Amino acid sequence: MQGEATLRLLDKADREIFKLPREVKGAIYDFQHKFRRDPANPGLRFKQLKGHPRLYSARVNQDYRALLLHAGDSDYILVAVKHRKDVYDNLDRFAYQINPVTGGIEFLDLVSIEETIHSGASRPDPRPGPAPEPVPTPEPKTLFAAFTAEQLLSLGVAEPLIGLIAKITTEDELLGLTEYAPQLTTEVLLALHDGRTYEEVLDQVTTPVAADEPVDAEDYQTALTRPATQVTTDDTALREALEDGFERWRVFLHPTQRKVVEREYSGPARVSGGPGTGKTIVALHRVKHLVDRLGPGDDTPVLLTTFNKNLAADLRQRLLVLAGNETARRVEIVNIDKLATQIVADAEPGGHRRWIDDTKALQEWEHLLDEQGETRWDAEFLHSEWSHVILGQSINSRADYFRARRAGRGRPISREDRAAIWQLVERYVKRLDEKEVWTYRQVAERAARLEIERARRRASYEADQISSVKVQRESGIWHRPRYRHIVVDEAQDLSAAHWKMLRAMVPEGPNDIFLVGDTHQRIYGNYVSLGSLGVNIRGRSSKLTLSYRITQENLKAALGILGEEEWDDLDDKREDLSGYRSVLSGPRPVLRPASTWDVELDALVDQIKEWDTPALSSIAVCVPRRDMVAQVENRLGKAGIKAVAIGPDGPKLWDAVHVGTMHRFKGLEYQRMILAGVADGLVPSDRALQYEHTDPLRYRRELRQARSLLFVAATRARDTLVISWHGQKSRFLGSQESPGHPGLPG
Ligand SMILES: Nc1ncnc2c1ncn2[C@@H]1O[C@H](COP(=O)(O)OP(=O)(O)OP(=O)(O)O)[C@@H](O)[C@H]1O
Repeated sequence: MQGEATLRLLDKADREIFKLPREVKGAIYDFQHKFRRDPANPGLRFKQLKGHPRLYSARVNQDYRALLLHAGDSDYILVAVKHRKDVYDNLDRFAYQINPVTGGIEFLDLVSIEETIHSGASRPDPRPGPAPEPVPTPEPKTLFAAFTAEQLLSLGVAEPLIGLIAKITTEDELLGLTEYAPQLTTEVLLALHDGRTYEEVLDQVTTPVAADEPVDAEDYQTALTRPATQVTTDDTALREALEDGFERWRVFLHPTQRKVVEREYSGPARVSGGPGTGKTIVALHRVKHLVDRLGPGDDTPVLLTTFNKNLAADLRQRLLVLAGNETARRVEIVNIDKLATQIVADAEPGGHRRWIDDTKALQEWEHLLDEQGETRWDAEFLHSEWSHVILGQSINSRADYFRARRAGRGRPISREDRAAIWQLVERYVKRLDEKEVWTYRQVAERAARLEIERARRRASYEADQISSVKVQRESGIWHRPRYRHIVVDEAQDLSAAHWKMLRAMVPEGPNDIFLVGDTHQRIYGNYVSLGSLGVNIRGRSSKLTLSYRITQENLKAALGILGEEEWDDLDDKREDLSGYRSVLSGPRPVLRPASTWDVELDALVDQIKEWDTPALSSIAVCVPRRDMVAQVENRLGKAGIKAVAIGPDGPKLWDAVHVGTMHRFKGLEYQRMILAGVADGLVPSDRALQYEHTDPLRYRRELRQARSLLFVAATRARDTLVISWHGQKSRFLGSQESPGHPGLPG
C-alpha cells in the first residue's frame, strides 16, 4: 500500500481510548499523523489480522496497537487501541459488520463487552433510598427471554451480541453491556427493558434509523457514508477527539440528528423533540452545513437566532467551538428581539424609545385603568388582548379588530366591548408613545412591517430588472435579500410578528428556514400557526426522540408533569412526545415537602451542603417567583454558600450556585437542580387559578403554560433533581405522595 490514507474514529472507540495512560494518548496522536501520511511506513508494522479480512493492526508504541477497519480504497476507521497482548492472543474476540437494518458499520470487542457486563453486575446502586429486601429466587430470569433472536435482529441488535444478551439477568448487567455495544443495540435493549413492546420499539427506535435502500453487507465504502455509521467526519475531528475536554456532540451525531442536519429541504423545515434531544446541537450543525455549502463569492450571511440574549451568546460560543472563526464570520447570531430592534433603529435613526418588559407594561395598564376609572377588564386581560390578538394579528384599525379571530382567548366579548377595548388600547399606545417607551411586541410588529415592505420593494425591483432593460444598476443594498438561510432555535416562543419578520428576510426557496423547538416548552404564550404566516413546514417536519441530557428516572418524572394536556405542532396540528426516551440512568428524583417556606429554605441549604461539591455552578436553584430568588440568595449567603441570581443576560458568576425564576432556565442545563416552592398557588400561581370559574378557557391556557414552565425547569437536570414545596404540593406533581422518600409518580 502506498500514498496517503484517511483515518476516522468510530463512535465509542473514543471512550476506551480516553481511559488509556497519557503517554499512550500522546503516541496515538503521533501515530495518526504517520499513518495518514503513509500507512506503508515500516515503523507502523501495519498488518492484517488472521481470519479478519478487513481488520488490521498497526503499532502505536512498544506496547499498544491500533485496530483499523478497512472501508475500501485508502479509507480506514480506527476502532480500538489495545495492549499488544489483548490483540494477538485471542483474535476471536473481535467482530465487525454492516448492520443489515441501518447499513451502519459496527465493531465489537466481545471480551471488553463481557467484562463490562460483569463489572456492571457489581456496580453500586446509583439510586438512593431504602435497599430492597433480598428475595430468594431459585433461577434468575433473563431480561430478554420474551423476545426471540429473530425479533432482536429485526430491531437492529448486533448479531455477535445475541448470545451475551440471552444471559443478562439484571439491569446493572444490561447497563454494563451498553457501555461498549453499538448505539442501536443499546437503544433497542433499553427501550424493551423499559417496557415498550416490540412494535413500539420497531416504530420509535429502529425505523427512524433504518437504511432507505437495501443494505449490501460487503459494501463498506457506501456504509461509511450512511448517517448510521457514527464516525468522526474528517481527519481533524479525530485529532480533536483525542484532546482533553473533547465534547462528543461536535463529531458524533446520532443518525437521526445527522439525517436532519444534512437533508435537502425544498422549503421551511421544522425539527421538534423533547428536552435534551439535541435540537440546539442540530441547529448548530445545520448552520455549519449551510455555510459549508455557500459559494465562495456569496457574502449574504446565514442568520442564527434564538429567544434571548444569553442563549444567543451561548450559540456563538458553541458555533466557534464547532466550526471555527471562518464559519462563524459568515453567520449573524442574534436574539430575536435584538434583531427586531436593529431593523427598527436602522429604519428610524435617532429614535429614543426605551424597551419595557411585561411587568412594566402591566403597571402602565393599571395606571391607565385607575385614571379612567375603568373596572370592566383588568390589566392582565387587556395586555394579553393587545399583545396576542391585536399585535399578534397585526390589527391596525377598529374595523379589523371587530373582525379579529379570538380562538382560544377566553371569555367571549361583544361588539360593544370591542369598541371600548379598542379605545383603551389607543389610549394605552398613546401613553407609551408620550413616555417614549415600547414593548418588545410593538418593536417586533414594527420590524415585521418594515421587512415586509422591504421584501415587496425587492420583489418589484427584481421584476423590473427582468421585464425592463432600462432599470439602472443601483448600488443600494435594499434589493438584496438580508439572509441566504435562517436557522431558529427555541422556535416555540417566537411570536407571529417575529415569524413575519423572518419570513420577509429570506427569499422563499430550498433550505430557506430551519427551525427547532418543542411546544411542550412554550413559556411565553405565543401560539402561532406557521402556515398562515407564510412559513409552510408541511411535509418537512421531523422529530428527535433520544435525550442526551435527561436520565430515564428524571424523564419519567418530567413526563408526569405534562399530564394529559394537549400540545400543538406550531401549525394547528397536534404534537406529542411519543418515542421520547433516554439511555442514561441516575438517581431517582427526590420529592421533599416542608411545613413552611422557611423550613424549605433550611432544607435547601442542607442539601447543598450535603452535596459538598467545589463545583458550585453545577448546582442551580429554581423558584417560581422573583422575590423568592432574593430570599434563596440571601439564605445561601448566610450559610456561607456563594450564590448568584441569573439575570436577563444569564449568570454573572461561574463559581457560585445559580438561582433564578423558572423562565430564566430556558435552554440551560445543570448537573444538580433544586426546584423549590413547587406548591399549589405558586405553580400554578393563585393568579392563574382565579380564572377557574370566571374564564375557563383562560384558566386552561394559564395552567398549560404553568405546566410547561415546570416541565422546562425539571428537564434542566443532567443528574440529580430535587423538588420541594411548602403547604399544598403542586397539582402538577401527581396525586401520589411519599413524604421523605425519593420518587415521583411516573
Ligand atoms: N450527538 C450528541 N452527542 C453527545 N452529546 C449530545 C449530542 N447531542 C446532544 N448532546 C448533548 O445533550 C445535551 C442537550 O442538547 P441540546 O441542548 O442541543 O438539547 P435541546 O433539545 O436543545 O434541549 P432543550 O429543549 O432542553 O433546550 C447537551 O449537553 C448536548 O451537548
